[in-house]
Amino acid sequence: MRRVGIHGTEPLYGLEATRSIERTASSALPPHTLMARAGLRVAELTRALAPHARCIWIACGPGNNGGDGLVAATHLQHFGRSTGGLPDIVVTLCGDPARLPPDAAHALQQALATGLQIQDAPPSSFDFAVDALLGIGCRRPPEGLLADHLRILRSSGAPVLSVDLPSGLDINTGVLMRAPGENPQASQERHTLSLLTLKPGLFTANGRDEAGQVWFDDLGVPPCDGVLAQAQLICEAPHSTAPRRRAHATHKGSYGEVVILGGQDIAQAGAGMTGAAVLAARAALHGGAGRVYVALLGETPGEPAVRWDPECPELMFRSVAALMSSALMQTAVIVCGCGGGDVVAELLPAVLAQAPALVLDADALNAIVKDSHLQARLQERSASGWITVLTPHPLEAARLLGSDTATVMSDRLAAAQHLSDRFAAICVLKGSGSVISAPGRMPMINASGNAALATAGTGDVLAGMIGSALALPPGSFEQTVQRVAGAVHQHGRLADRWIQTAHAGHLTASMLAEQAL
Ligand SMILES: NC(=O)C1=CN([C@@H]2O[C@H](COP(=O)(O)OP(=O)(O)OC[C@H]3O[C@@H](n4cnc5c(N)ncnc54)[C@H](O)[C@@H]3O)[C@@H](O)[C@H]2O)[C@@H](O)CC1
Ligand SMILES: [K+]
Repeated sequence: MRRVGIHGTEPLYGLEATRSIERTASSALPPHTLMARAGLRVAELTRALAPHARCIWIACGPGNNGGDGLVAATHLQHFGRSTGGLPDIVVTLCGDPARLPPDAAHALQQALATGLQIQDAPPSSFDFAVDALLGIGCRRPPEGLLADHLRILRSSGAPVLSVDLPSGLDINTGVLMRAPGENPQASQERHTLSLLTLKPGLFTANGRDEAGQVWFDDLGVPPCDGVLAQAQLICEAPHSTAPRRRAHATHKGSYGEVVILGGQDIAQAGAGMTGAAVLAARAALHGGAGRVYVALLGETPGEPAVRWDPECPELMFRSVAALMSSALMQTAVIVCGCGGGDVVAELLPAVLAQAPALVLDADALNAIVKDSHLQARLQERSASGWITVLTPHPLEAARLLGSDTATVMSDRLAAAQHLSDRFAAICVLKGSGSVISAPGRMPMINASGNAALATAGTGDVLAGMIGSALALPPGSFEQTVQRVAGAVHQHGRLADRWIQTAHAGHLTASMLAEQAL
């Protein structure tokens, strides 16, 4: 058993793949072996997480997830007996004992044979709970008595260990099917022990909040040949993208150029977005790009309102006209959007036609939505081997797909992949568990980051960081995808580091940008 989210990458298996692995493993082992192993692991982790608990509630459901809970309860009771009767183990079972599936029925039989009693109701108070109500077999919102138990469990404030999946969480999408009237405690300590496989739903959409700290045990079953993972979890920046010690004999030209095109001036409709471009530029600079330029949109020609950034004088400001006619359009990574407003739409045809490496964010994405010629251009760029990275949040993704935010959020992996396929681009679908996808490749889910990033400008910082990652000498398309994933991971990692070390106050996008490398 191990804690997940620290090292390397992890394959994530959806429902069909997990069921297939389970079938293959079960048929090669004596009956009930997997459940016996699963229940023992749950008991061991419960003891490790709650060594001083006085009362542990084990809430079991009507399927094999409940069976895991029953095996765990049997062990915990046994441990308790050998240490003088504590903790008190209270077991409930939602579901008809006569209709349990064979593994769970066997677990119940064994539990009863050791003297374990099934209680009619949850304990009036408990200091740790095991959620063994529903696992991968949940396909509809919890209902009936099971929903009542889930409500009690999630509103109690006591730490919870979910067996395999938090009950009601969709294994593939991470969407939580909530019990009616459920009022979860956001501050509740949560753990999930994922069994046999790690599942995509644990790491995106509602998954991160519901699962809490994820643990994994493969139940002694080695990875199955021929069973395809649905996605990959990035717990560490890919090796090829980690910041490396720079060779001595290098110069600023060795680390590439980034141009930020955005930051609408306040003269345009009275709405100034200059800060967005400056944040992206600072992030690109701190992210390691050799030279960073900023071209602000909507300024009066010949009279740039912003000539330099006193906080970051390394940034070089250019007028849009000078930039568009310069060689930078071909040599630099162009990061376009970032507070670009409506003006950006006028420039996009030229940008798409000239820039071999392009990151499109925010207003640039909205402009693409409105123009089918620009959409066709994206396909042509890919055919020429040019790189386009789209960095939508769910609403922008919905606009690009002609759907709505709820549909995007109902399957974030599919939405990102759909965007990549449709626009022949690398896509970073932002949000809890950002998804990185590319045409014809397995999508990735980023494991780093936290809610400190939920503040204005952090998306601009990400766009700048992706820009600097792409500014390094070009590699294969696969390396490019890895670099984008590395930048996304690093962006989240900075926020993780910040909450571990900061004493007070909120993380701002400027603080994030300054630490970008
Ligand atoms: N069979 C095996 O070999 C193993 C199974 N394992 C465990 O078994 C789980 C999967 O077991 P199952 O396939 O039985 O599925 P679950 O135990 O997740 O749930 C299926 C049962 O819940 C009921 N149900 C589904 N949705 C409901 C809802 N919304 N409200 C109320 N009842 C609902 C179904 O009618 C069915 O009775 C895994 O998540 C894992 O915990 C592990 O022990 C590993 C080995
Ligand atoms: K569960």
